[in-house]
Amino acid sequence: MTTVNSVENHTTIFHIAAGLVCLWLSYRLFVFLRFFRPKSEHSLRSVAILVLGDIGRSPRMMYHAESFAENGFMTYVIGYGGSKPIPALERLPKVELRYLSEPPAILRSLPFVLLAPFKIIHQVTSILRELLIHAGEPPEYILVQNPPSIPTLAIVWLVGKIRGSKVIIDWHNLGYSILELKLPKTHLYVKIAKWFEATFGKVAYAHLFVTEAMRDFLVKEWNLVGEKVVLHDRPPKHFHRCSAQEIHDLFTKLQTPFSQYKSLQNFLPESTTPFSTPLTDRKPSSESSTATSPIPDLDPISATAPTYENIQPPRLRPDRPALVVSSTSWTPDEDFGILLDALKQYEQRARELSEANNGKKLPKILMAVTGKGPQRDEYMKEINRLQAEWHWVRCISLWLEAEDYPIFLGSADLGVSLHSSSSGRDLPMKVVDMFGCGLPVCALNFECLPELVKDGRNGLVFNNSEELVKQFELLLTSFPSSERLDALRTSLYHATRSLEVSQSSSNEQWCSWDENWNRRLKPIILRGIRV
Ligand SMILES: Nc1nc2c(ncn2[C@@H]2O[C@H](COP(=O)(O)OP(=O)(O)O[C@H]3O[C@H](CO)[C@@H](O)[C@H](O)[C@@H]3O)[C@@H](O)[C@H]2O)c(=O)[nH]1
Repeated sequence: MTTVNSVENHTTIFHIAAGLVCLWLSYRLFVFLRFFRPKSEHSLRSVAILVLGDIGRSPRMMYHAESFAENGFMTYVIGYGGSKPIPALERLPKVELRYLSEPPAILRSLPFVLLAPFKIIHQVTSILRELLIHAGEPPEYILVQNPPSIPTLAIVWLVGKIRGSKVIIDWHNLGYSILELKLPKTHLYVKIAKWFEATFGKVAYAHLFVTEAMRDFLVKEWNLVGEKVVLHDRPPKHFHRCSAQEIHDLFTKLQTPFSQYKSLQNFLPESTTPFSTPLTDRKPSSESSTATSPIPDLDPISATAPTYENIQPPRLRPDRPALVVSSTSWTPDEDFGILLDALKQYEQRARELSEANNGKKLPKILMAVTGKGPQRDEYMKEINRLQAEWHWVRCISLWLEAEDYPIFLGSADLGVSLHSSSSGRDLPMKVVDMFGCGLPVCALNFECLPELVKDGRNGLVFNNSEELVKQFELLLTSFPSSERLDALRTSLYHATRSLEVSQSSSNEQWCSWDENWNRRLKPIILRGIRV
């Protein structure tokens, strides 16, 4: 009896196991058949946007997603999590953010040689899962950012071939040129990377380029096949120069994070929330609005505190430091050593002028570097060591939420770009952001910078730290009423409103991201669709 029971139990277990295996096989077959679905069966008006990085730190791809969704496309954004994306992506109903998973924690403790193959397999399978299964019907378009090229260009090439999705490659830069920053040009890895990028990047439905220089180079070198469109970075419409009220609101919000920087203690002018911030204050109407000193000891709960009615709108306070800003991903193609040297020299120059007491004076500089990235900690450690001795300069690093970032730029007095381009063929998007916020820029010179910055017209161009510190001195002497800075700001205002920005044949007008996208990309993606 016991033997019969045991045989029955085994049979039942076998049936359950067989059932599960059949179920699993059917699922694999289903996935397999979906994969080989006829090419014509993709869903019109859908796009999968692939970013092999933190979606929230990929502004250009987020702007693409917003534009596709606003043009009626179901938009899947596939990439990694980390930073909060721009508000539009959370607001628009047609956008779905699909986050790729990181490899399991247990694998992350493996040594790099063992981890690397696992990481690649994990990455490839999770991208395929998103493109083949979760995106539902095959998307009409797959838009992929390059770099990185490996493995994404090969994956989208394969998926495009099998499922009929039209591949659009957005050439931000050249992947192999970034590898050349670390390895010699003749290194085997560089050769493989270049071959991979040229092979899988050659044919696409459309190629988008961030510069004309990039288009000309790739068309000539790799003989690209497909539509070719230069889509310069442009700022979103809502980027603007900020009013004193907006600056006041932002710096009131930043009061808590700012109070955590030890280096800022005793550096910024005193302020009392919500009446004043290091950059702004409100004068009670009883006091003259032309008085220049900050409000001294406004205690909101004291009997002498001004009442709501007699508080005036905020104004920029005359004793504020000059707010200089640089934004970055802290990657090796930006040499922050140049900025550090310039700040060192500025500190010395400002001290000399103050001691000479001859009427010429430089203001304090609050240098804010926004952004996250690999070299941040190393540079900040060095900066903190140096600034322990400084009186005229402070440098802080911060990350701002997407909605605060343009307000911060719109509150600043001067921008700095240290972008030097590994390929010599991409442009600093930060400068585009700054121009959108009416912020004049000092930009490090490199090959194709004149496609964006015209020395003396919309910014100043420098080649080394000595030239940068001279530009600081030129623009900031007698700050906050600096004629040179005002003149550059006015000239930038005109350049971004009336004049063409490109030195090239296209005579392109300055405009917003939307206007540019609708003018250049929309006709190509809506081709063949009746609107
Ligand atoms: N939300 C937020 N965004 C920030 C912050 N700081 C920087 N950013 C974002 O980070 C960008 C700067 O990152 P980089 O990686 O330094 O970009 P880039 O050199 O200026 O431009 C490169 O990337 C662009 C596309 O992402 C390319 O189009 C361009 O050609 C170039 O390759 C800024 O434009 C901004 O969108 C911050 O505090 N908060």
